[in-house]
Amino acid sequence: MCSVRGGTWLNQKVKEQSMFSFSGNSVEVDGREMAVSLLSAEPAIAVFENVLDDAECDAVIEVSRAHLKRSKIGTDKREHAMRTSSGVFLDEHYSPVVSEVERRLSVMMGMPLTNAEDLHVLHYQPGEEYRAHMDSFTRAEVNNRIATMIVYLNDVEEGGETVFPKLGLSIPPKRGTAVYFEYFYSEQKTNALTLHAGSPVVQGEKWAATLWVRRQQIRE
Ligand SMILES: O=C(O)CCC(=O)C(=O)O
Ligand SMILES: [Fe+2]
Repeated sequence: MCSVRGGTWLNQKVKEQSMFSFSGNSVEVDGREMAVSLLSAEPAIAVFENVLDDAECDAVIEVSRAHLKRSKIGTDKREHAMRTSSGVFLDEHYSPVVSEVERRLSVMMGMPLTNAEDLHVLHYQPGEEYRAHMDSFTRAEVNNRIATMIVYLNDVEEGGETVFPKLGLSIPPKRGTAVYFEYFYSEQKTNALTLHAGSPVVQGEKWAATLWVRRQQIRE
């Protein structure tokens, strides 16, 4: 079942400043030893290594491939130059690997899986990108997103970094590695420093899977 050693996460109910609260440079989740680098304390931004193995990355890519659709943005679901990738939301019943992966990511995030949206897989070809954006919704009254985990499913020959322009951070996509960030604090205002982008892929292709977590329950 779920086990985490080497770190403790605050339950969302007691969260005041950050959901991410552990020290040390590695964590064990379900028997996997993951190196953790904290890139920013507030907003909390951390990179985890060894989150998925190669077979899991390949399996997620393979279940997604046939279902990809051009990505859209906004509540009116428009295609836009802001986001030129393709993507798909994977229902947890797509494959046992999908439920295993999203469960593991939610354990790492210290959040119940019932607060997570379906796992979203993204595919970028050369020249494709996701320009600087916030993951939270601007309408205040909604059950908003509060944290994101992006796991890279392949190595990209060139480009495709996840960048946080306001913090000067650039994370190269590396197979099996994940970046975590959260954007709500006690003042209930989104942390604008988590503005981020998926830089254009220059050579090769990029596959990534994102788990967005909401403040409240969103699935059964
Ligand atoms: O592809 C990336 O590096 C960024 C993806 C992203 O920002 C998202 O899925 O919300
Ligand atoms: Fe994003």
